[in-house]
Amino acid sequence: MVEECQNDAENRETLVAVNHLTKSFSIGKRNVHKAVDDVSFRIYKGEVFGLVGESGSGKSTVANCVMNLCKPDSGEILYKEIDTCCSKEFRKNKKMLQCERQIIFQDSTSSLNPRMKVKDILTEPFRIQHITPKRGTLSAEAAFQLTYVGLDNSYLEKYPSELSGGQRQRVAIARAVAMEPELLVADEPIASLDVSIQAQIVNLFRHLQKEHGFSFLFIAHDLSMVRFLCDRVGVMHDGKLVEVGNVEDIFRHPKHPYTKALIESIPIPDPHMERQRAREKEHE
Ligand SMILES: Nc1ncnc2c1ncn2[C@@H]1O[C@H](COP(=O)(O)OP(=O)(O)OP(=O)(O)O)[C@@H](O)[C@H]1O
Repeated sequence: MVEECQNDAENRETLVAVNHLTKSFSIGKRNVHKAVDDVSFRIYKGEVFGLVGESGSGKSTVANCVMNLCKPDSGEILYKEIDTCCSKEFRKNKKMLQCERQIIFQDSTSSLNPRMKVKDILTEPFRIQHITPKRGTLSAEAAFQLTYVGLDNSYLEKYPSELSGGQRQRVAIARAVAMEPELLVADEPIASLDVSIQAQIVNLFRHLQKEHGFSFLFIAHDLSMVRFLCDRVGVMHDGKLVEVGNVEDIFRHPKHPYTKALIESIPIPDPHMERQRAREKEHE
């Protein structure tokens, strides 16, 4: 098991602590596959934590456990020091804690209800949770949230099938961010989009995260996007977390052979993203 560097943990407030998380799935009647094997890491308040690794390495299973969509076999997940798996305190405050933690999936086609118009999709969480929208009315809230992610009000009356993949993902992001989450989890949110749209969506995430300051668990295959967006990164391989730390340290001085191979496999850097990263670093 990989331990985090003590320097990383100093003076930082932890929002999520994943401790010795293990999860197996049955394959057929006899075989069991360990999808996540003794994984531990922290997500600090206000940081962007990336989780990378090849397909099947266990990233989504970790995300699903963090969001209570999947029950761990062992280990614990603490959110604001509350055990999300089996504590009474979590059950007592479940509604509030669920609003505070939002997830965006790779495929917005299946995560958005095809029979609902965009305006209803955006306001559904307010109706379900009986939350009074900040903008006064549900329609004003929907219009605000849509503009906020870069879509004009003409999209309010449309159905998901009338939108492009990038537009659908913007709607999914708007719905999640409307809840003003303290933790946003995005499971490969750009994987199904065209390369040009991927950069736009990653820029949108970066903008929203800076403005809202939520903690962000970003799962992706594209390492250049992870380097652009994330503060720290964890590398998963075959269910294990093989390396975790500051994103620049890991990219410049990878220690684990798998991380080295992963970084060596990155195609030549996108000059646009490199320039933008350099510009943004200058302003930070
Ligand atoms: N519900 C399930 N039932 C059985 N096996 C599962 C289930 N969910 C995940 N697995 C298996 O667990 C392993 C890890 O899957 P997981 O989806 O977490 O990986 P991943 O790194 O997110 O992959 P990808 O990048 O392709 O989404 C895989 O071998 C997968 O087949």
